[in-house]
Formats: sequence, structure tokens, C-alpha cells
Amino acid sequence: MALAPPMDYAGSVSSGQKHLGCFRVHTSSRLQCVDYDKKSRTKQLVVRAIFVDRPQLDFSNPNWKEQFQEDFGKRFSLPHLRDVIDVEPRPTTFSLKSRTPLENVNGSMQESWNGYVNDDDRALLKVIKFASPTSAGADCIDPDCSWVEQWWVHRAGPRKQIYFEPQYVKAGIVTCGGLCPGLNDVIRQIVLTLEKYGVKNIVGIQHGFRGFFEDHLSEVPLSRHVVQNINLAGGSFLGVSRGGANISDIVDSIQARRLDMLFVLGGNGTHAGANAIHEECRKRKLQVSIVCVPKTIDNDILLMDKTFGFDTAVEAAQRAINSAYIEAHSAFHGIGLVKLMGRSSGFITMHASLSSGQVDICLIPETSQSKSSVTQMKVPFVLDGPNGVLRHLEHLIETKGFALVCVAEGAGQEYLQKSNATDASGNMVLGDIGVHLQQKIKSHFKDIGVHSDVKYIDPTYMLRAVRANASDAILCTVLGQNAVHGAFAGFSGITTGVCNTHNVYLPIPEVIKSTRFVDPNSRMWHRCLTSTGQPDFH
Ligand SMILES: Nc1ncnc2c1ncn2[C@@H]1O[C@H](COP(=O)(O)OP(=O)(O)OP(=O)(O)O)[C@@H](O)[C@H]1O
Ligand SMILES: O=P(O)(O)OC[C@H]1O[C@](O)(CO)[C@@H](O)[C@@H]1O
Ligand SMILES: [Mg+2]
Repeated sequence: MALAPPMDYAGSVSSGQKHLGCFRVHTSSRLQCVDYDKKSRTKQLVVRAIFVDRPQLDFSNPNWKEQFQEDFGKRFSLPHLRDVIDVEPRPTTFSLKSRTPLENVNGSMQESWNGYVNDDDRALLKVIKFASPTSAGADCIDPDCSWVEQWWVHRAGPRKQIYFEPQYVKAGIVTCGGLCPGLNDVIRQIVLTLEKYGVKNIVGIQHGFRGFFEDHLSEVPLSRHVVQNINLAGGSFLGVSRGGANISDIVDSIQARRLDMLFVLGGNGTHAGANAIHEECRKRKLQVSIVCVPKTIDNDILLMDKTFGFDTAVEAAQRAINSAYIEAHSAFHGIGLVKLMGRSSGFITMHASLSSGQVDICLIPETSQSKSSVTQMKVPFVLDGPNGVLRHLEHLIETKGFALVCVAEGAGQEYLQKSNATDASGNMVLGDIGVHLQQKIKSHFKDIGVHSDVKYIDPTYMLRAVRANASDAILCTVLGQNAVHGAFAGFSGITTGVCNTHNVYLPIPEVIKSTRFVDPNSRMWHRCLTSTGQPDFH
């Protein structure tokens, strides 16, 4: 089916190119367009819009929407302990009215009052009806962008029925990966909520998955008294680590410790580990609930509106950006350069640039040429040449007298020497794009005989070693409490987050299918381009 050229897609076509048309291969996940490159006189096939992760649907079947919704429902159904073992529910011990139990004056149960979430409550995952696959940020199922309700997402919160006897429960909490503002707030809320159910035996596992088998890392007993003030400081009260995820050993350790619930706080890698632990527990038919709370300042977990710590990191970045701005503005031909965290995704850099309002050039990993994910549209940037970053910097110096560049650590890796080194978790060790850019800018201005004064700021760990700001603290509260409700409801292999402003539970595999990237066709990236005024660097 031929589709109108997506002329509204900012940055997709450079001046030397012309759209010839777009089409979508039946059941494929991509809208493909053909551009004509005037210089090389060649046609190029490019991906313009994405239809991520759609099941193979036959759109000629009049019931395709029902089929889609059925598949969607299956994908987002939550694994439950009763799937593999015989467990009976009992009425919850989590009372929302602790001083006045659920009784009316006559002593009979108040049937009409219900503060609990029904297992059949669902939240809508998508709320925009796109008119065309070329609409900014369009995420369509069929070529006509038909409206299909995607609502099979389970609402998070306390249930009337629970699957554990709180007085016999032993619950563990573990924090994995890198630090993130709000970890202590989540630990604290998990403990407070467990106690509210009546759990007395709560322990912290030290330093991530390593704490399960490193002999000298003993369990930390946790209680309201112990965690009362931990949210006042950044970091993790339990410590974090990378690597050390031997799933079989961890499940042996879970059995040896007699844990009934494990709350796992971490990013993509941690979620993969937690899911593997959940699968192993299922295989061994253990009555253990594994529940994750997504933790990443990079905000790179699929489907979630926002992960905790992200807002705080963006706020912390403002100090660095503002300092770079002051330096650049005050210097003669000053160029401020700030490198921010974001291994694969540019959310922090994009939001920090938008928030500051002073950034002239924002470079994110999604704009790198080296990424090969088929679900991503690319807006590659070049440093040299007439359309390059350096030429634009010349222009800014000529016109404004100074310039401010904000770059994500994962951006432009194609310009750096690859080491192929990985950290203990298997994450690629990145080259330093900040140092590279600094050198490139300096030598460029030297070469063209124009004075420049480059001030480079790398605030890296200052972004995440701080305590959560007010909005993240609230998010942590919601997530920590919901994690406990999910475990008591008998779910396992799930994570909790905010989708479309609603609090939901999601099966872990659905959120780790890939990293979440900034969509260069989204309104947010377009807003960033409008704000910085930067041209296409290609
Ligand atoms: N695919 C995987 N399967 C099992 N365990 C994994 C996997 N990937 C990572 N892990 C384990 O999960 C833990 C955390 O992983 P990682 O260091 O990648 O951090 P993360 O959870 O992705 O958080 P961050 O956002 O800080 O990177 C480590 O102990 C690591 O060994
Ligand atoms: O130096 P560490 O602790 O491995 O963490 C660095 C990484 O952690 C992250 O912040 C993700 O949490 C990345 O942006 C960054 O590359
Ligand atoms: Mg990770």
C-alpha cells in the first residue's frame, strides 16, 4: 500500500534528497520510504516510521482487531504462583482503615466500601488515535492506523485476596546495577508496606546479586525503625554491584534462606536476571514471588512513562549545564561542552537540554550511525563537513559569540576507537565522546585560525549519587508499595511502573524486549530541535 511521503518528519530528508514515496510491507513492522539522493543519483530505502513488535496479522481478516486484542491480552497476562503450584487465597491483611476495621456500626461487613484493585481492572496502554503512520511519533498497527484498544495492562495495587500468610513470610530486597536517586525511598516503602501486611521477617541482600553467594555479605535485617530515615540520603542502603548473576546459585540461596518474596530493584540487566530467577523458581515449583521495581536514571525501560531517578538526574544536570553556559558566555568565543549519562538512550541529555533552554547542540546516541536496531529511525550526525557539528559551531561563534553543546555518553561512539571491553555485567565499556569532542573542537578552530575557548564539564556520577527530588520520591513511594501488593497478590516475574499516568503491573519479558530509545520522530525530540535551533548534522 502506497502512503503519502512523511513530509512532517523533521530531520529525515537533507537538502540533497527528495522523497519518492513510502510503503509498508504487509505485516512488517516498518514503514519504508524511498529517497532520491541528488548528489549520488541513487535511491535509498530508509525506515521512516515504526510498527514495533506487532504479531503477524492478516488485515484482510475482518476479525483482525479481535485477534490483535487477544494476542495482546496473552502477552500482558501476569504470571501467577497458582500457574504452577496449588495455592489458596485468603482475605488480605492489608487494611486501608487500620483504626476502623471493615465493619459498620452493626458489626456486619461493609460490602459497598472497596479500596482494593480488582484483578480484572485494566489500564489503556495507548491513548492517541493517529490519523496517519506519518504523524509525529505514530505507532500504528495497520497501514490505515485503525483505532484498536490496547488495554490489557493490569492495574497495580492491593487486592482483597492474598496468597501468603504474612506472619510466616520472609521477604528479601536487593538493589542491582548502578546507583539511582530514590533507591532508598523504594527500599523504605517496601519495608513499610510489608510491615503493614504483618510481615515481620524482612532482610536486605547486600551489593546486588553478589550478596546471594559472597560469604562475607550477610543479610541485613530491615524494619520500619531501620529504614525510617534512609531516604534522606542518596545511594543504596544495601549497596549495589554489577555482574555475579549465577541464576542457579541465586535460587539455591533463595531456598536456603527460605525467602518467600524477593523484590529486585534494577535496570534492563537486572530485570533479565530477575526473570531468569523467576523461571528457575517456577521450574522448581517454589512458592516465591519475584517482583521488580525498574531503576534507571537513563529512563530506558520499555513502556514506562518514566522511571524513578530520571527527574532527579535531569535536575542535577542543570547545575553542570548552567556552569558550562556561564563559562562559555563569559569567555571570548567560549564553547561549553557537557557530557551526561545515557549509555544507549538520550533521554537525560534531551530533557536536560530542553529544561536548560541554553543548549545550542544536543547530541544523543539515537543520532549515532553505529546503532543497528531495526526498530529505530536514525538521524545520524557528522562532525566534519558543511553539514557537520563543527561548521555549526563556527556559525554560532560568528553569530552569538559563544555556544553550548550537550552530549550523551553513548553518542558518536562510531568516531571513537572500539575497545570491545565490557563491564562485569557484560555492558560495553564506552569510549569518551566528551574528550573526543573537546579535542575535535579545539583543533578545528585552531585549523581555521579562529580563537576558541573550550570548557568541558563531565558531571557523570554527580547526576545519580544524589537523593531523590520530591517528584521522584513520590514515584518511589507508589512503586515500592505496588511491588509489595503485587507479591501478596501472588504474581511473580512481574515489574511495576507507570504507563500513561496509570500504575500497572507488566510481565518482565515485555519490558526487556529492547532498550527504550528516544524516538527521533517523536514530538519531544522535535521540541528539542526547535529549542536548540540545531540543523540536521548529516
Ligand atoms: N541477561 C541477563 N541475564 C541474567 N542476569 C543479567 C543479565 N544482564 C545483566 N544481568 C545481571 O543483572 C545485574 C545488573 O545488570 P547491569 O549491571 O546491566 O545493570 P542494570 O540492571 O541494567 O542497571 P543499570 O541501569 O544501572 O545499567 C548484574 O548482576 C548482572 O550480572
Ligand atoms: O560506572 P557504572 O557504575 O558502571 O555506571 C555507568 C552507567 O550507569 C548508567 O547510569 C545506567 O545506570 C549509564 O548511563 C552509565 O553508563
Ligand atoms: Mg543496564
